[in-house]
Amino acid sequence: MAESVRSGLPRSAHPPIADYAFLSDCESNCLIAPSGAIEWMCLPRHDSPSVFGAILDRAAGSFRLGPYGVQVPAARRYLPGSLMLETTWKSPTGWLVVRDALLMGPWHDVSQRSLTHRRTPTDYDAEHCLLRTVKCVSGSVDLSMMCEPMFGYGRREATWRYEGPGYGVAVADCPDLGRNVALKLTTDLRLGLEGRTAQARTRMSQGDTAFVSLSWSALSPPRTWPEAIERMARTAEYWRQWINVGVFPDHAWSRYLARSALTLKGLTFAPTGALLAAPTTSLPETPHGERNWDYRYSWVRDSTFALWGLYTIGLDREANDFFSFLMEMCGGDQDIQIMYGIDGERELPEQTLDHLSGYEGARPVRVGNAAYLQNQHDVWGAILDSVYLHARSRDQVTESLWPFLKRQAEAAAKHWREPDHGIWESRGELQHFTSSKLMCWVAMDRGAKLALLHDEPGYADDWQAVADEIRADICTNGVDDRGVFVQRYGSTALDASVLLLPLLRFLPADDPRVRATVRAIADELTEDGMVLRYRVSETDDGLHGEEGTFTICSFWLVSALVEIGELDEATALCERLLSYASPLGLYAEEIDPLTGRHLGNFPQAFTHLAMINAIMHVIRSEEGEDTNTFLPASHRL
Ligand SMILES: OC[C@H]1O[C@H](O[C@H]2O[C@H](CO)[C@@H](O)[C@H](O)[C@H]2O)[C@H](O)[C@@H](O)[C@@H]1O
Repeated sequence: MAESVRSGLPRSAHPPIADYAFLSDCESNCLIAPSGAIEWMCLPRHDSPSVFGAILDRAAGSFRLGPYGVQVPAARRYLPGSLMLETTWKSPTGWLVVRDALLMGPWHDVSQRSLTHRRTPTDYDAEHCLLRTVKCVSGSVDLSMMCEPMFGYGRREATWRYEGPGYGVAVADCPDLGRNVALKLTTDLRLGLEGRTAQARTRMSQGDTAFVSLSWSALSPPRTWPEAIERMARTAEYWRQWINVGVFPDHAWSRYLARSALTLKGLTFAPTGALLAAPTTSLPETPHGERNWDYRYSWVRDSTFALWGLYTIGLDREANDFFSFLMEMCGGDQDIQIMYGIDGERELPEQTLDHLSGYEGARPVRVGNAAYLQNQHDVWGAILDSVYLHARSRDQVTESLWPFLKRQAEAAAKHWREPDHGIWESRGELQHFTSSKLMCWVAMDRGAKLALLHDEPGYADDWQAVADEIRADICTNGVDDRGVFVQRYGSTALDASVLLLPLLRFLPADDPRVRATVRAIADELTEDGMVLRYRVSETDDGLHGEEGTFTICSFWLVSALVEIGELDEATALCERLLSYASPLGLYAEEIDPLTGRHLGNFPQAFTHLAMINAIMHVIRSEEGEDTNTFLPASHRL
């Protein structure tokens, strides 16, 4: 096996995590390797078992389209303003351009209501079809297509059969897709069915075109080149219309904002309004290590923070659907959980898939996530902060929302004194985490403001009194001798989650304790300038091994540095973090500061939402705006 020049380790069979492209139709998604192979795709939903799983085991299925004998493209880009990928290939004899998209079309369920959508219908709907088009733009090139699904996370081979008299349509039954639905390949190439592989090879000359679609529902896939082109154009229009609602500054960093917004939108699940933390499972946080988790679920914290990020750039329509999803989850007397399945599943039992070798051998591969059983006391504050933000922009709390909000505020008031698992979902002992108490303060503070908006002054007074009590408790027990806010009561360990203190307006940014905390984190909780969540040596997180720097924390530091007036330092850090973006502008959860490699699930909502807030902090500050206007009026002290 060849060796990598940089590390001396055997060269990996896997592309670097950051080299994958992410496509979505807001119901399912896929990751495409630079080779043109789809190496991660779960059907029919984001959280279904994988059909293509080569990212987690080279034998777990893939679907490649590209020139024969060339694995590295000349260039890749997203078509501007979209989640559509264009790959340009140069072979020794010619050039090809491949475009990939998960198709969007008009709302489908016209004569009969949808069986899966619970939110208000929109004008657009997923077409349940991955379309790949190819055009030879110069010379001649041998095109190769190999579609090798392995159903059920790599457990079952496909059995292909032709449909119709010709070579253009092949189907394979897949139980995960539901009754009477098969995986269908439709193409103007001649398909050969060789065991578990459906494949095609043809020589294309300048001006020649071809398309291949993979579909998984009763909706018709495109059957001709003109139809394929028309469907691509419709999908591009969908994305452009969506992103056009956003308000983007005329700034060199705006393209990062747009890419993050599109990524967050791609992480939504349109039928229910849920948002995923990331589309993948078990991309390792430590190379070859055990910190491998399934993120294909909707965390209340990640989702409400993501809505905050979208709101910052004027994209607030997703919030209504998510709040409807949350209210559905908390119907009756049910307490809110910290996370749900994207269709509202309450149990997400964690198991390991031991037949998969893992990304670069990182095992175990997990599905499900035991964190759903945890107590994390930031959940109420995350919701109330998010609702307050959106309620302020509409200047009201709807009648139906009020009982739900009241229950969240009452839960925070009841439990804030108790220890919990904390924002980082520690698998160690329960602790009195400072950031959990902070978020309980947020719950009571925003709850009081919402009560006033709802004309309930009695609740507003009661809840404000609890907020004041929590603030006093944090300022007594959550600060060390140096005047620095610490990770947990009774310890001097640092934790990046307290960077939220100034961002959530717990104390003014010029409070000496806030300044000391931001400085301590910048100076002592960083590796080569980038921020760790905490030091694993100081925190019983119940796990082994080191982890990379946590990118959400590095972006929080940018925002917090702006808050305390360190604009040059903030700008330099933000510039540096942006230089670590993947070639397509995406981020995983963590960055290894030594190699710059992305680690963990990809692309991750947390990182993208914090990036939006950090960039907006820097830009507004550059424009000379008062720091208190970074957040909407609701967040000012
Ligand atoms: O570090 C251990 C925990 O790691 C995961 O949690 C992280 O990802 C979540 C989703 O983005 C995020 O909400 C949380 O703040 C992060 O710490 C994993 O999901 C947990 O099961 C695991 O205990």
